[in-house]
Amino acid sequence: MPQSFENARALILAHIAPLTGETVPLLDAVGRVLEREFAAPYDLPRFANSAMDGYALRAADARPGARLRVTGYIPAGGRAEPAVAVGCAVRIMTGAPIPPGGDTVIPVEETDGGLAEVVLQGSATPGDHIRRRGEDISTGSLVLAAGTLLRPAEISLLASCGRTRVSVHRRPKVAILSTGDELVEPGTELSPETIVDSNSWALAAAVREVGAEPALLGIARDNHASLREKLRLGLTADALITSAGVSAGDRDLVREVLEELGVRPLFWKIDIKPGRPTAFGLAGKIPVFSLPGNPVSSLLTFDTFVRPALLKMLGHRQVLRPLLQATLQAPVAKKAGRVHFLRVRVGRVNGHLTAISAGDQNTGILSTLLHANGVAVLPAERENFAAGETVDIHLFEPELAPAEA
Ligand SMILES: Nc1nc2c(c(=O)[nH]1)N[C@H]1C(S)=C(S)[C@@H](COP(=O)(O)OP(=O)(O)OC[C@H]3O[C@@H](n4cnc5c(N)ncnc54)[C@H](O)[C@@H]3O)O[C@H]1N2
Ligand code: MOO
Repeated sequence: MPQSFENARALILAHIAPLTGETVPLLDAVGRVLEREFAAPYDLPRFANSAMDGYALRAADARPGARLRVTGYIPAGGRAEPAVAVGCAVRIMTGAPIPPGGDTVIPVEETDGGLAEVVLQGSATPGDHIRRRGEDISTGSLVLAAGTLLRPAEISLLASCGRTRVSVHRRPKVAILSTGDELVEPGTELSPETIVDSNSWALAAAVREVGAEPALLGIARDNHASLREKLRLGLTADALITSAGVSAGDRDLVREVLEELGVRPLFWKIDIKPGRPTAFGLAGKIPVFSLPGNPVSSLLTFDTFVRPALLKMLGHRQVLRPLLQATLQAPVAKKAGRVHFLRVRVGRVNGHLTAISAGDQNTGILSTLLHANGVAVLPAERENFAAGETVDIHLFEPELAPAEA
């Protein structure tokens, strides 16, 4: 029984858990996911300091035209002295500690800039241009939850808190195996009947893009011995992806050998197009994804089923691509029965997303994928979609949002 698209994805995700943590140098943590919540070890700022280059003084002394004696100078990194006496001011730089007695800072451009004496242009309120101790983050507050994606801002915070290493979810090592007697490595001499193995490279690139570590196993031939040898090795990784050899062809042995090696099959067909012959199984906790051989199908099924699983292993909480709505620019027809993933070109008109087929939707046509920046997800039971209709889409690179057409 083929699985529905939704069931298949839910079933996969239900069997995937985030990997355990490892401690890595701070810079290597960018793009990774924090394993344990992080509490601030001290206040930030750690001490009250000036937000401006200017003069620290008592707000009570600040009046337009007031002339104050300048009794000292505190650069950033300098000590908080001398104290500010009544009727006096201390020159202070941005980031320098506020000296005792000072309760406000007047920026230099609101004064005559004097070195021995300073004349003020205006008045001031206590606290002006002072960054209070702990105003940003206070000691012990839970600033980063477990599962936080570490971006430069989080790295900044961790560095401010003195961390040089951080515990993040381990990256899954993902074994990738292409299968087929017709396949040869790229760069080798070609005979008329051979097909260059592109799936290994495409899938490895997709694995790496997600942030996991691809391990290429090469090509297994369509026989038990070759598959057994390569698949056994693949099952030592954190996840295994195979391509081809899972449809109805009489040499589609992948499933058979996987079962022989102890992989428990959960399903082997999904009601989607492309990608119907997609299988999923488990070797203990190791997920095994058997993707269709057609290069377009293997990439689209990776994106739909494997990518979310790997993101979950990496500790991400948001693992599915956001579902957006776009207006079809031309009619589309499909047969009822399966969810179709239509490779589309998504654009933007007056702020609204539009989608149009990116070309020939035959699964043999990779160039359509080259022109696509998203897929439209067309529901199983529907057949005809009119121009102007709204459809669900996923964008491949949301950050490269389509420009206004
Ligand atoms: N009787 C049936 N025939 C087919 C069915 C079916 O349900 N019943 N499904 C079709 C669909 S849809 C697809 S997709 C393919 C998937 O079959 P397999 O996953 O078993 O893959 P193969 O038949 O071995 O290969 C399909 C196609 O892709 C090329 N290929 C395979 N591996 C690679 C690779 N690593 N790099 C580049 N290209 C690769 C292969 O040479 C074939 O041209 O089955 C249909 N048939
Ligand atoms: O399911 Mo196949 O993957 O349509 O090309």
